[in-house]
Amino acid sequence: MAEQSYYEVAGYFQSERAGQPSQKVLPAKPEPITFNPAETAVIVVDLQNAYASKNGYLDKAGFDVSTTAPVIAKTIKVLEVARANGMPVVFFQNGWDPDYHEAGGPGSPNWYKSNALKTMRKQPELMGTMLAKGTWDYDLVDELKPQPGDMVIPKTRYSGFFNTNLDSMLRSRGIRNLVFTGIATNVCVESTLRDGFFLEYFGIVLEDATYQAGPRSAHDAALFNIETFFGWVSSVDEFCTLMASK
Ligand SMILES: C/C(=C/NC(N)=O)C(=O)O
Repeated sequence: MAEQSYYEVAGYFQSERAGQPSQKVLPAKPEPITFNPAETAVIVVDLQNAYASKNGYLDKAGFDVSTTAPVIAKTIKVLEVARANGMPVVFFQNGWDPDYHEAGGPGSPNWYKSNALKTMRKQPELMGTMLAKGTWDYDLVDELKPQPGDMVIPKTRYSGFFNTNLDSMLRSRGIRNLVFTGIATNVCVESTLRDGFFLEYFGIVLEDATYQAGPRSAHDAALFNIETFFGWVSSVDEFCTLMASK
């Protein structure tokens, strides 16, 4: 099958979109994705000390955070390029009020599954330090400072669409495509991208600007799910090269 006709068959929207002005075609898996930068936002998922820093929640809960620095560096590069192209930037901040009411009590599955809550129950001296608003753990990493015009969306569960104003913020700006960086590929990135898929957003993960919670196989499995069922997987270089091109 010729390449053009394959993409026409594989994606009605892809061939529809490719014919419109201002469209860009990003090399991606499982196939290139066509998008209009004016309808595209970059979502930075939970690049907080909790997830990316030594002594943050994930580290204290026993997850490896030793190689998160490249994720931060690559996100900075993506944000420079996005802002230069007028693309909205959204930062997520995951966590709860200092008394953890927003985390849910024993009536919530989150109470049982959150590794932050579990760690704090095992080590009560940590209570109030993990993912609590107003703490260092909750703060975005120092390297990432939201700029005027950026959106910062607090969230209390893994998906950025759940119980937040994200959908209205995006819809009112005409956003149809979401480019993801951040942590964790297999938890909040994948959860948000999946919910976005159900809301008709086209989700693209920049794989080298994301990082897993758990073994590397969790990252790989999430990317497999995304490229096979829910969206597209590309890289920071591909994205930046494309956005630099006329
Ligand atoms: C494990 C975990 C992941 N969060 C995320 N930002 O992906 C958590 O919040 O406990």
